[in-house]
Amino acid sequence: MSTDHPVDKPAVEFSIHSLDMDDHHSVTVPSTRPCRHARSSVNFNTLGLEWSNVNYKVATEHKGVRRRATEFKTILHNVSGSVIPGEMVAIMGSSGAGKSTLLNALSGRLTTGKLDGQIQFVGRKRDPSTFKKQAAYVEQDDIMYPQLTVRETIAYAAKLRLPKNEYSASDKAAKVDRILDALRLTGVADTYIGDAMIRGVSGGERKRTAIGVELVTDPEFMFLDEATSGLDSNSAYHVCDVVKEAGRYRNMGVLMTIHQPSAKILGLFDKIILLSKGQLVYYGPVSMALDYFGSQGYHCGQYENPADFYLDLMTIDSTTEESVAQSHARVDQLVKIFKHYSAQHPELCLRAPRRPVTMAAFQECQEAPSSTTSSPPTESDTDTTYLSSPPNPIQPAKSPIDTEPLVATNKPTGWALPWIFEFGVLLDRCWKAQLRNKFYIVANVAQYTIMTLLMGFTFFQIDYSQSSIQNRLGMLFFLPIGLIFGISMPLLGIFSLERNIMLRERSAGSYRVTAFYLAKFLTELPLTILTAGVYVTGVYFLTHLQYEVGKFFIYLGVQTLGVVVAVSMGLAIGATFETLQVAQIIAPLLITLFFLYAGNLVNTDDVTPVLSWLRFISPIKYCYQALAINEFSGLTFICAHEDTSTCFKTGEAVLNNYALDSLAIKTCAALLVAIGVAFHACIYASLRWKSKPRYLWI
Ligand SMILES: Nc1ncnc2c1ncn2[C@@H]1O[C@H](COP(=O)(O)OP(=O)(O)OP(=O)(O)O)[C@@H](O)[C@H]1O
Repeated sequence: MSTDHPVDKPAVEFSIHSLDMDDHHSVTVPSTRPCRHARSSVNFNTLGLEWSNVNYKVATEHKGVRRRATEFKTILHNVSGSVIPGEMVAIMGSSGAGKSTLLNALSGRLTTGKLDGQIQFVGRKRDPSTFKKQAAYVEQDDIMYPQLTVRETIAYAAKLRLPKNEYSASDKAAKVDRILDALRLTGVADTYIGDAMIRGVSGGERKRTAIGVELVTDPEFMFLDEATSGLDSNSAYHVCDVVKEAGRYRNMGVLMTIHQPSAKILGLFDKIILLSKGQLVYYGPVSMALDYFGSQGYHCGQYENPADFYLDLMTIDSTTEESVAQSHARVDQLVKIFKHYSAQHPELCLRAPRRPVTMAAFQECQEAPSSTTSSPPTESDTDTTYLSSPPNPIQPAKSPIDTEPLVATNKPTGWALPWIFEFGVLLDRCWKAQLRNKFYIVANVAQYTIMTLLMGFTFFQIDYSQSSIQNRLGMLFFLPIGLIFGISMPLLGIFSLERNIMLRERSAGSYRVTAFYLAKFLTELPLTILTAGVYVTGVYFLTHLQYEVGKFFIYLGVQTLGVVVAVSMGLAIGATFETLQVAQIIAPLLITLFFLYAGNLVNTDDVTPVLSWLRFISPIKYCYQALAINEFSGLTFICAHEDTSTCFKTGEAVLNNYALDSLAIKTCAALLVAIGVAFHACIYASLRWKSKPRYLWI
């Protein structure tokens, strides 16, 4: 444990947590040493997550009559709260209330805007390098490999994220079994995750798998964004129930945003945060919320779901101008009342003992079983009446998931595995997913079979007449274009999913970018080289290019380089552009530029210098030129008439006439390699930049 941990030092001040900086009450405790947080208005004395006066603003542009004006929109206003270990807290509110924004602010996922206030975890400011390992985040979209089973999905997470020197393969497998058991997934452990093409697990099972993936690292805290959206009420209940159980057994704090939970689900939460227009309407124990609103004159109907009641209170009714004004007034009133109420009842927001945490207390926490850290306070612990009823009954540590006590650990910031092991696991996972992607394989084989037949019979057995020159050139020009289109376009769709999986996994610090993209690149190559190889070989023999062993292998070598560049280009576009739609617009545009400047359609010497440089970066040009030199050199053509000045007698004459002999085959190959390397640099830079955004951190 770090010696500069704030809780190591005797606190000089502690204060009752309230909603406004001004509203706190502090009690001074004698101390010989200053505390780092002595000046803080908030006493961050729990081992959970606490936040105080969190404000978040974004700049918005308004088009005025003459010019644009930048305004700041406040999305979160002075939001405070806490989640202690073992507690499950819901953030509720109508659409646009700021639920996701609050979750993202607390989990450290906001990238734009201005965030201020205080956020602390286990009693100190969150450390960006350790927090992502301490706190898991389950996203709303469960992006996982559809071709992997539930067990494999969690097992790969365990292989990638659990340190090799601490867990043997059998430890990891046992842990996966325990997680499957705890999340009630054992029955579907060997079912595929699935997607529109593959029948897979249900929505609830999928969500529980996503939670299982995050549980492998024994997080100290879990954020869940809209964990129940799209699920029927029974599945939604199961998801919340297993999370609650996992949180309680593991002593892990849980904070989730949720839309309209059923009364049964609402009852699972310890506390709720009700937000409207980014402001607190209520924050405190679920069990007190109805009484609180009742005491303010808002009564929930006997048969009404309390969650619906709260949402109705907080929602702006946009039916008529009058209803809008009325609901705004009601929300403003509710916000005001709660602000006042919470200032008078600061204990509403508290669950942890309000005593200064000293080194001794902290050590006591660490040494005690997990239940100690979050057991409800006794009268002697606190001078406030606990409004939470019943108190959170933390179970003794007989966790089906894990039995390690959870206290202020400092998870290592380094990688769990050495690079080569990471690469091995990722290669294995990519390879498995690809081999099971039957539709992709069948579509690939079908594509190249059709192209082989089409090209082979369009240019079938080309002879040596003068007209064959155009056919040869046309065929050799089309081969690299067909390959680049046929390879890079389908890759965009596949890579878009995998890139998102990588972004999720990288945000939890699972592995390095290089290990991921090299594994992906090397997985794509064998199938692509094999199918494209069969295609170009078929075309070679059907069209009767020069039957010479050396020339055949040069032809294959150049085409293979073309395939590698096409795969790299597909990955580079997929990595660079945020959405699949944009990538699918950019890719054909780039390919069109490449073939326009490949030297067959346009005399690039006549093109404006502003654009003519494009010929130097066209991989199609170098492929085409190398193939043309290989094929035409040594060929002789038949002149049908006596006047030989208007016909080409040799292949060299053709190459010279079309300026295809400006570079040697070796040079073309080297330039293709250089373009491939440039695409890889682009993949690396894009993935790295995207997976390491600059988060707002307070
Ligand atoms: N970066 C941003 N720029 C401009 N407006 C933003 C930004 N982020 C959030 N908002 C606005 O802030 C408000 C709250 O957004 P948020 O996504 O947190 O709402 P929410 O309660 O999660 O809604 P939903 O349940 O519909 O997802 C919305 O009106 C949203 O448009």
